[in-house]
Amino acid sequence: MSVAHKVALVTGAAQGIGRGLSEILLKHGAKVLLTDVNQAAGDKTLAELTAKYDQSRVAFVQCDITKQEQLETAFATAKSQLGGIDIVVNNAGIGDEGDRWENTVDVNLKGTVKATKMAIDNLRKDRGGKGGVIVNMASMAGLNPNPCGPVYCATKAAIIMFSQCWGMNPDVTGNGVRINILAPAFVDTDLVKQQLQKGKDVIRPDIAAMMVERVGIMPVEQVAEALLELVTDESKHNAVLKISASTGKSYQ
Ligand SMILES: NC(=O)C1=CN([C@@H]2O[C@H](COP(=O)(O)OP(=O)(O)OC[C@H]3O[C@@H](n4cnc5c(N)ncnc54)[C@H](O)[C@@H]3O)[C@@H](O)[C@H]2O)C=CC1
Ligand SMILES: CCCCCC(=O)/C=C/C=C/C=C/C=C/[C@@H](O)[C@@H](O)CCCC(=O)O
Repeated sequence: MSVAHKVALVTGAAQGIGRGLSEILLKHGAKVLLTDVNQAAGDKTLAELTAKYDQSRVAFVQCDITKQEQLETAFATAKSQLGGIDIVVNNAGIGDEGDRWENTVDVNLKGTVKATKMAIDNLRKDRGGKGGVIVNMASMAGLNPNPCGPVYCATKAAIIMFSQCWGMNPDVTGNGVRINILAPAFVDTDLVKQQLQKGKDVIRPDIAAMMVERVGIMPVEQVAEALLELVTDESKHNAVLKISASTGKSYQ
């Protein structure tokens, strides 16, 4: 499937990986609704992207994925402002551990569940959608256990299982909806930088640092290329695409 002229909704798009994913979709001719809980960062990213791409192809709406009404507004905006929805990238996520671990469950798991269910409802052909593709952001940390972030890892493992369960549902596949999972190892973003600094959030940050040293750290653009492969290659339905600086890409 070509992404040209398709409409994508990306969560957590104001910075980091989400911004990179949005930009590769724009580069390949898609229209993109950037969504993020952070209004100021979203406004800044929108200004930067509209300077590079046709203004009519990119918009921003503030959306906290833990809030059902804000998700509803974001999906409605994609339809009214950009003309529909074909691609949903559920990227927003946080790494808090320690005393704030429940936030991590709320955002990474409950937020992704809410947004995925809404994406399925909006894309299903029997519910007025056109079909399309959903990519959910997991992590290599949801496949390979490590001692640094048990709650974070658990949420990412849960995203993989949740997504693949929906991907097996004939009501979804029979209505033109594909679901894929992206599972990167370390990517050069604020999330990793902050986690490595904040000793009280990451359990054994020394081990996290050793893992980064061993596995390497990817630029956002490398993950963006992997997303494009998942979105465009229709044979990859329900696949988990793993990617790391040291081992490259592989499917499972
Ligand atoms: N950086 C890495 O090494 C890896 C990151 N990931 C995942 O990639 C995704 C993006 O992470 P990064 O770009 O690294 O982080 P980041 O911290 O640079 O960007 C995350 C974005 O999500 C937004 N966000 C946070 N909570 C939100 C909420 N409740 N609703 C909407 N937006 C929200 C933030 O405002 C921010 O713009 C996350 O799901 C993360 O778990 C997965 C594997 C590796
Ligand atoms: C410290 C918080 C970081 C949060 C960001 C994040 O999600 C990072 C994930 C990093 C995962 C690293 C995984 C490393 C796995 C290795 O064991 C590797 O050798 C396995 C690669 C082989 C494979 O294909 O599974």
